Amino acid sequence: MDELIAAAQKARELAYTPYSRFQVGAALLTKSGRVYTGCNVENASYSLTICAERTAIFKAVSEGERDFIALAVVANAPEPLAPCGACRQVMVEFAINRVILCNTDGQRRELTLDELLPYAFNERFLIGDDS
Ligand SMILES: O=c1ccn([C@H]2C[C@H](O)[C@@H](CO)O2)c(=O)[nH]1
Ligand SMILES: [Zn+2]
Repeated sequence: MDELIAAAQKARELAYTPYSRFQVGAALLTKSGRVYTGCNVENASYSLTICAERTAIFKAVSEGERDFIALAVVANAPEPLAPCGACRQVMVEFAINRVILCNTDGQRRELTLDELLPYAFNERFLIGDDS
């Protein structure tokens, strides 16, 4: 896990954050043993910004990965970062059950997906289309 956190720290340096100046890095470990990293990428049209977590997850999925072990996230914050709701929902989609949240001071908090997003919406609810 130390290696995964180090990869997230390194990815953070690539964050494109001219608007918020808040840099976030993420690193996702697959069951196949590969690590996919991500950073946040902002846009002048602010809402188009993508978080570091989703960058890493979408990079991995778009390379054919579906099975994940853990995601590490690092930011310069007063306490370990709390991922946004959108990223939590995407973590649920791919059952990323081990999430290690860190800050640049070395504080860590490890949470399960159920702790991060209890009573989550998932594919089990999609039983019919009412047509
Ligand atoms: O978990 C988080 C929270 C925020 N951000 C980014 C989005 C935006 O670029 C900046 C400020 O919200 O931080 C992430 O990448 N991950
Ligand atoms: Zn997010």
